[in-house]
Amino acid sequence: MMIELRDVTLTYPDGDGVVTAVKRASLTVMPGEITAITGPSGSGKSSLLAVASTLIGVQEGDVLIDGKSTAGLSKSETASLRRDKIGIVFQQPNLLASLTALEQLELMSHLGGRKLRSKRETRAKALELLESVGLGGKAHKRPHALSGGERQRVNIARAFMNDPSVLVVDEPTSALDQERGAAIIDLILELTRSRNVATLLVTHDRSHLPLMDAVMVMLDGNLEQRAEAAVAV
Ligand SMILES: Nc1ncnc2c1ncn2[C@@H]1O[C@H](COP(=O)(O)OP(=O)(O)OP(=O)(O)O)[C@@H](O)[C@H]1O
Repeated sequence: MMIELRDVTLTYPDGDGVVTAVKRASLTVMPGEITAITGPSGSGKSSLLAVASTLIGVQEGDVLIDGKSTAGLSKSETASLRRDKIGIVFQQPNLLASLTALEQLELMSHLGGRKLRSKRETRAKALELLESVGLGGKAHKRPHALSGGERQRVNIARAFMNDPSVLVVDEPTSALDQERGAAIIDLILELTRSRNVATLLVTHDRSHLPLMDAVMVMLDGNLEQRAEAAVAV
């Protein structure tokens, strides 16, 4: 239950040439641990997360999920692996306006999970997760009736519906004030530990860094391990 990036390089076409967004990046996150990636705008953090979460296929290097290489997988194999093993949380919660919090989570199982669950089991799992993110009493609320922090909690709970091994999180606090943002980071930490997932988190906010197991800095596509105290971005 871990994620490993080995010498990952990612380029985008740029006019006649290419722009190299990620240069031979390597990292390992073990189960129950959280690694933060920070760095200036445009340094390649989102690109790195896109490869780590298999949303962009590996061009050079490899991404291993639970020790299994993803480099040679077909598109459908990659999609299955992502669905079953990787929880993804982005900046803005992409919730469907017409569905309740509970239904947003149940939908994940309808999309076909690794463990086929009955409707009753799906509901129980969704309710348990909503409870664990502090929304036990709000399962039947639609997004417009929830605060920004609560919507992000639904988003996080949803990422756990298929019992992932890996959690990939991109700037989860950017739309929130300091206090609500700190509570979201605490929640991600707590779930990382209690559900034994390997978490990769991109954040701009240095105040969260002391809580992390490891901190890496992205600078112009290069990923470097830093002591937290030495991070100055
Ligand atoms: N789809 C794309 N096509 C071409 N170039 C891209 C694409 N996405 C990103 N880039 C370029 O790749 C580099 C890294 O961008 P990326 O978005 O990964 O950085 P970032 O560190 O996540 O920035 P931010 O913190 O602003 O989100 C930048 O030079 C960017 O312009």
